[in-house]
Parts: sequence; C-alpha cells; structure tokens
Amino acid sequence: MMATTCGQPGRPPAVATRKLAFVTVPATAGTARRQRAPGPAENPSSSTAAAFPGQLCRVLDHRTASQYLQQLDGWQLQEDSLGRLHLQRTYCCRSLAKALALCDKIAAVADSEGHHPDLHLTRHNCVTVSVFTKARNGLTENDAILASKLERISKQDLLARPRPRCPAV
Ligand SMILES: C[C@H](O)[C@H](O)[C@H]1CNC2=NC(N)=NC(=O)C2=N1
Repeated sequence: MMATTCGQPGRPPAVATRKLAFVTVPATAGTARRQRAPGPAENPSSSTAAAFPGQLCRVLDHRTASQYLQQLDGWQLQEDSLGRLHLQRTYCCRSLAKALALCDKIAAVADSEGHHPDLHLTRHNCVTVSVFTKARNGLTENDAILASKLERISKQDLLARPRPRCPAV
C-alpha cells in the first residue's frame, strides 16, 4: 500500500490505535491518537502508511522528541540551520561499496514507507541518516517510526568492525 504522508488531505480516520507499530507514544504526547488510513489491505508493516490528518502529524517539541529518542539507540536529535529538529544517526561501514549497499537497504525501507531520510556519505565509508518530516517542516511520529524501522535493517555485514581495544598495559 502506497504510503501517504503528513499534510495531504486526510481521508476520514478509521479505527485509532494508541501504540505505534515500532515505538510507544510517550504519555506526554497528549491524547492524539494514531488514525490509520483505511485501505483495501492495510499493510501493517508499513506503519507510516497511515494518513496523518491534522493533529496526528503535529510537529514534536524537543521534550516529546527526546522521549522517542530513548527508544532509538544510537540516534541523536539535531537542529538544522532553520531550527528544525531532525533524528540523526551515522553508520560507518567497511568500504564505500558497503556504505552504498546500506543506502540501498535504507532506500528500500523508505520507499516502502513513503517516508524518506536525507542521506549523506561522509569520510568515504560513513552514512549519516537524517530524518524529519518535510511536509511539516519538523519532526513527527512518522520520523521516529522510520528511524525504528531503519534500526531493524540487517546491516552487521556492512558495518565497520569494532576496533580491537589495545590491551591494558
Ligand atoms: C508524495 C510523497 O509521498 C511525499 O512527498 C512524501 C515523500 N517522503 C517524505 N519524506 C519525509 N521525510 N517527509 C515528507 O514530508 C515526505 N513526503
């Protein structure tokens, strides 16, 4: 099911569910309930596939965003030059080819979700992933869900091996 994104004319909300597929909405997120867009065969694995009319695509403040961050190991909150919050994480890979293979895996998840990160190749083998909702010019629940799904990508064969620690002298 083609994902829809924030800011599009919302279709009439269907059944609301509280717990998002991959992240738990912090209690302080208010009473906003996630509405799932009706669809011929709702794709449960594409949890950002729901239309987010109105409040559900509300921009998260720093405090709420920080609560999502507690469930996203390795991710950070970054503010860009326009003051917009992004979820950001850098993966360093074994080679440029492996970094591009990781980008390919990320792209497949993003395309299936209809929600996309910015990807930056740095230091020849590192991929910095930056996620925010462009249609809302800020961070929304969709971004936390996408980050959570990117964490589930199998990538151990692509990531740089941890450097052996020098034995204590
Ligand atoms: C038409 C298309 O679904 C929209 O442009 C989607 C594409 N992917 C997206 N990705 C992100 N991060 N934010 C968006 O607002 C967004 N909109």
